[in-house]
Amino acid sequence: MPVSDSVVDRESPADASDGSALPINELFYSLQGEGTLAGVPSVFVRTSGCNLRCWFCDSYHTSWEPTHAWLDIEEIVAEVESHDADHVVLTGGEPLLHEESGELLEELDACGYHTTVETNGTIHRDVPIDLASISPKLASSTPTSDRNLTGAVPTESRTDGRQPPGPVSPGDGEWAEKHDRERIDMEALATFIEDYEFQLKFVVTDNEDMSELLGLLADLREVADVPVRDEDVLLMPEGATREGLAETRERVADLAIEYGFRYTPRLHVDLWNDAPET
Ligand SMILES: C[S@@+](CC[C@H](N)C(=O)[O-])C[C@H]1O[C@@H](n2cnc3c(N)ncnc32)[C@H](O)[C@@H]1O
Ligand SMILES: Nc1nc2[nH]cc(C(=O)O)c2c(=O)[nH]1
Ligand code: SF4
Ligand SMILES: [Mg+2]
Repeated sequence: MPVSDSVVDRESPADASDGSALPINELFYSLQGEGTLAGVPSVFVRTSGCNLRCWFCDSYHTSWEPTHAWLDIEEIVAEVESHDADHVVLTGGEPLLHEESGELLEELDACGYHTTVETNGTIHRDVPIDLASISPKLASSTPTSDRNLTGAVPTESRTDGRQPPGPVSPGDGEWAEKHDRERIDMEALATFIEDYEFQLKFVVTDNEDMSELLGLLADLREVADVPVRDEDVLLMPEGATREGLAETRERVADLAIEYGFRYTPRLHVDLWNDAPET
């Protein structure tokens, strides 16, 4: 469902009827493309807005340039129910930025859905989540001024007209400092893994990511009250497009073999490249 086709097309929460609302960038039915549930038919609810700014963010219109319509929680649930699925994936942007995501998760739980929350792991909330799919951000995600924002580069497959006209730079790296300061919150990460079934899904480009990943894992194992098994750790190749993935996936698969972690594909990118609502 493109949000523009929604039954309501509001520009601000003030326009919402009563009840709580969320800024929704897109809501669609697809296959879970990442992680331990890859291949499972799922409804995706993508909220808009993020506290971080990864240079490679494949959801540019939720982070760098947030775009959304405000939908009431009941409207979101009704839209989810219109699809024949047992699994719902709440993603973003950073879905846990919004307190109202908790209300949505309560409703989905009451309806019997299995919920996965895709999160950067910096904001913990005590809400019903069946699988916390945590993707802690490594230093290689920081939007330094020498990088282009890959998620913003138009490709032939994007026909929605929402992309900027050419490669976009993150400016003078003004987001870099905030991003670097906020990207890892060890206490939040420990609470996530203590409270929920979880997977740790790291975006990896090459061997240079591994020492930081191993250090972070050692710190987490030290502070958390529950074990983190190597099979809870997934290496996901960086790549917002088929072309991008073609450059990273074999190297990242080799790293998974070398270090004994799991590898996760990005099935939706293999299947549909960077088309919206997939
Ligand atoms: C757009 S994020 C939204 C959820 C949350 N903000 C997060 O980062 O986990 C969804 C997933 O896509 C991953 N991701 C974003 N851009 C990517 C890229 N260029 N290559 C590989 N994974 C990417 C994130 O790491 C995360 O696992
Ligand atoms: N098919 C599909 N699977 C996904 N798994 C996590 C996604 C996300 O953007 O969080 C995602 C997505 O955008 N599409
Ligand atoms: S944390 Fe997630 S949504 Fe936010 S910029 Fe990074 S990949 Fe994009
Ligand atoms: Mg995605």
